[in-house]
Amino acid sequence: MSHELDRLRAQMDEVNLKLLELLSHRAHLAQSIGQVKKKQGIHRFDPERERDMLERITKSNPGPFDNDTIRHLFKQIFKASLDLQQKNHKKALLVSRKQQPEDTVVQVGEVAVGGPGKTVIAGPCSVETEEQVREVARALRQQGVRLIRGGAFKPRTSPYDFQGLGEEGLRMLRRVADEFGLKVVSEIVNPADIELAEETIDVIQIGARNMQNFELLKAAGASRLPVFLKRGMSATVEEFLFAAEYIVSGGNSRVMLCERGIRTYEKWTRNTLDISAVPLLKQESHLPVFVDITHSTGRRDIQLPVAKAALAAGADGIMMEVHPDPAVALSDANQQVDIPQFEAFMEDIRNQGLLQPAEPMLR
Ligand SMILES: O=C(O)C(=O)C[C@]1(C(=O)O)C=C[C@@H](O)C=C1
Repeated sequence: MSHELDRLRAQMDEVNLKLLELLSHRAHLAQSIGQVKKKQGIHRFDPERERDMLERITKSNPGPFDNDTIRHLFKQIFKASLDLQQKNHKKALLVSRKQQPEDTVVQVGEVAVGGPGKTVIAGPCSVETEEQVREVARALRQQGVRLIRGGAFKPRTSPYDFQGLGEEGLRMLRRVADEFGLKVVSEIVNPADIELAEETIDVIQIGARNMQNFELLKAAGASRLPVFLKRGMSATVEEFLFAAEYIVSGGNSRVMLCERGIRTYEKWTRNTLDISAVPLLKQESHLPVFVDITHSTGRRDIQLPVAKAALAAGADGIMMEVHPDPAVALSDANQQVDIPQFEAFMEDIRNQGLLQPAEPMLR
């Protein structure tokens, strides 16, 4: 009995190998067909051809599988062939490491973002007054942070919330940043404002809500300024990289990516920091990667361990919000840290050796 089973299984093994050989032969044919189709500009998916083949196959079906089963099996083969054709023609994205194995380093003034050091970008959620920005700028400078952030155009969830100072806010940021030798990162929401950005700031931020604003991405791609692109709150890592590809394929390769938390059912944090996105983005792409420790958490008490996790996971830097008096802030009052908290935070991560001195302490 067992001898009989062994004999049948041995035959089955042989058939498997023959089938495999035939499947591989078929796959090579599908690849060649795919190449011909590409040259002729024909669609890869051809339902009529698939229907013809299924008809011919089922007509010759000797059994014992019924026609439905045979149809199902062959449809799987057609699908796999189609996937193979597509895979062959999918060109590596410009943002991909396959295209460029070495890290992109984005030079912003004296800061080499994505270089050997880690970069901190900090500043108020919204630009409110010149004095507010000045107080933060002074603290940043003292802590050796060279990039100040501040929102002048604020895409708010509610139309009744503070919408930002607009152009006046950008000019305010510029004046204060120049006073302290800082570079400015600020969000632009309208493609028509890119020119204004080039006149007033150093890095264009594209916020989470605009990650798939393709006209804005294209306009940023045509700009000479570096772009700080935040991941949309419901965007997959792949969609995030495609958004970056819009900018890079437009001719602007100075793009920085920022993971800022995604929407989940969790309520104890404002968003859920997708920490795995950090090594994934570093692996898949050559662009610098940041983590926004403020928006991903929405709370002050866990920003330090979250920053440590981000840097340990390979992030090139962190972004955080700092306000001289968060309680009266016009936006995000609950999550911004005040200046003493910011100083304590900086001291902590510096003491742990997490901030290599890319940015010298300048007091
Ligand atoms: O014959 C083609 O045009 C192919 O591309 C090959 C093939 C197949 O696997 O047989 C693959 C996909 C098409 O939808 C139809 C058929």
